[in-house]
Amino acid sequence: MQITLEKCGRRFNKEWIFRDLSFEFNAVDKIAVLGPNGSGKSTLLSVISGNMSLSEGNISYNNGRLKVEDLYQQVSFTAPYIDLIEEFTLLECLSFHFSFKKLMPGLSIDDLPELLGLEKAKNKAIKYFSSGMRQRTRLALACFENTPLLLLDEPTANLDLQGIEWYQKLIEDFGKNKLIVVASNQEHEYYFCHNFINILDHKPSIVV
Ligand SMILES: Nc1ncnc2c1ncn2[C@@H]1O[C@H](COP(=O)(O)OP(=O)(O)OP(=O)(O)O)[C@@H](O)[C@H]1O
Repeated sequence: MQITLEKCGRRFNKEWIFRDLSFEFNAVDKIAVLGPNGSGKSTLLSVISGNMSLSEGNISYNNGRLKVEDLYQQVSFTAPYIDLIEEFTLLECLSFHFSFKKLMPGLSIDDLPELLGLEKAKNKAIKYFSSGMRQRTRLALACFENTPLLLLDEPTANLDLQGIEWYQKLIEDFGKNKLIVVASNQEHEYYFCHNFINILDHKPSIVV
């Protein structure tokens, strides 16, 4: 997967969130989008995921060979605000999700509760899950999808120290062959990244 951003900008009403942002993402790159609360990290991730349009500039996927309307088949996205179906048990949630999204090769649904560290809760309804259990579930749904692009927004929100270590191992074990973009302001979420976009560098007031 290759993504090219050319002079991209997004505004809400009169407020520019970022502007004049050009960047190239290549297969298996690991990139962190950095910036304080409210700076625009989630907005940029939504643009990259194809869920939000640009106000100016251009974004292309695989040099224009992949159309934005087909991108959903290639992208996995997770954020703490993504809803889970409360009535499902964990196993039902996983089975439902992976009935329309491809699971990574070598994995089966039955392997997943243990990989999530939630084996004992596999028959428990999501509505009884704690916030950390929900976040592990969201991360697993995204990270176990067989897609080349993984977008992570605040991946360790609600996770305790053990959960953070679990997330780090998840990325090491299942993220190697993917292009990963992490929106974060916490080093333990993006320590594996080698390229950075600081949203504050793309605020109009400092664009010349
Ligand atoms: N749909 C919207 N309409 C109007 N303004 C919006 C909308 N979505 C986001 N914003 C504004 O855009 C700015 C950037 O928000 P965004 O959620 O992208 O920031 P963030 O860096 O991800 O923040 P956080 O670290 O707190 O999650 C904020 O000022 C926010 O209020």
